[in-house]
Amino acid sequence: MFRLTVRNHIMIAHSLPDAFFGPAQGLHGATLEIEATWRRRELGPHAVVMDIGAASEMLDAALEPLRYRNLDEHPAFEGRLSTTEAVAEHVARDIAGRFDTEGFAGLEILIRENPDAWVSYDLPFE
Ligand SMILES: Nc1nc2c(c(=O)[nH]1)N=C([C@H](O)[C@H](O)COP(=O)(O)OP(=O)(O)OP(=O)(O)O)CN2
Repeated sequence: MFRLTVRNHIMIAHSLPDAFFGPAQGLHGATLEIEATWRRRELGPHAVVMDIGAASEMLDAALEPLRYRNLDEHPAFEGRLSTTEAVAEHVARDIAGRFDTEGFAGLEILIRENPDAWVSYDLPFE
């Protein structure tokens, strides 16, 4: 399996209004470091998984609507908790809508909350 990963980051604000989250029920900020990984079993016609510039642009385009936003007010998270897991799924599905998934095995979004904690969401295409 071949993999290509690009990285970017965003600053967001949000609250997680459920007693499960303790102090994070209140409005707080976070800097999320986000890695997007495209997977292919076989390389494409140019012997790459994907052009690195194209991958970076797709990740940036998916993150731009979230950057510096209060996710409590973002339509993508209306009626649901904007956990890091939910953000990862949202970013994966956004990126998946930006390219032809033919020939790709999957796309993984990994988000680091801090150096010691991260989550990921894997979107298979086959
Ligand atoms: N699985 C997840 N757990 C938590 C998330 C999340 O998105 N996914 N988010 C948060 C908070 O938003 C925040 O990032 C951290 O909150 P905090 O309570 O300060 O931190 P911890 O849970 O690490 O520590 P405690 O020991 O519970 O204070 C929280 N969890």
